[in-house]
Amino acid sequence: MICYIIKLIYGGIFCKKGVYDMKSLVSASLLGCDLADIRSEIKNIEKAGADWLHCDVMDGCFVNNISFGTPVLKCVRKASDLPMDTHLMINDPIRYIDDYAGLGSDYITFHLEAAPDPQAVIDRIHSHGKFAGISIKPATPVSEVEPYLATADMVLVMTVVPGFGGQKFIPATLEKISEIRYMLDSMGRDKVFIEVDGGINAETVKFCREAGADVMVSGSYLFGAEDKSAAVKSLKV
Ligand SMILES: O=C(CO)[C@@H](O)[C@H](O)COP(=O)(O)O
Ligand SMILES: [Co+2]
Repeated sequence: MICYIIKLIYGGIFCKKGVYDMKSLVSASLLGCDLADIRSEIKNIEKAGADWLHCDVMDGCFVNNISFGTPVLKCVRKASDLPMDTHLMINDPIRYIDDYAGLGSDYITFHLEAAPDPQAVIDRIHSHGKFAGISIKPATPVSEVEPYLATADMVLVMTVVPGFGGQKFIPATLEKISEIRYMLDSMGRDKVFIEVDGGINAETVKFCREAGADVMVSGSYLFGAEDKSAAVKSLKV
């Protein structure tokens, strides 16, 4: 218990042995790019050193926005061999897992709050041989995701309220990253990624990294940067 409190105070600085030996991964959120020119945007961000392509699927129900879906992700898949990091912000996501796995997503992340049976969604993603991510909104307590840490391959901690790019990072989410990293370490699940998404830039990334995150999603910061290589590099802390 004392150790747990110390960890929270220090924002996860003692967590995940080995994580500080490797650079964090950068997942470029295509929501922040010029969608009319998506192929060259992908090529440029790939050349700049991005590790994954993050695709935000929004249904206008789970979140107050509609983005894009399978037709666009099929084009993304054809345009790049980078791992596709699909972020489903849709209600009852199990209905669409077969489609997003079938088109070539590597990671499929769904929202805990949107799934009546989260374990069934994880199992369905695994049945396709894909990596399963589970995400929580800033207001959702960590205790709600705990039952799924034994089987998920990635936990996405939203650092803004999902729905829109270009929002301001919420510092209160850092404690949740530390807590999840501590829980994963306690379970011996040190290969599970913690991804952060929303308001990530050269400043906020440092706090996320210290708290125990290892996959950094960024849209407006990366695609708005004049020097994209430098921007990607600034996120690999
Ligand atoms: O999932 C979402 C928003 O709901 C994100 O992936 C955003 O697209 C990130 O954009 P920035 O905050 O980096 O501009
Ligand atoms: Co996202």
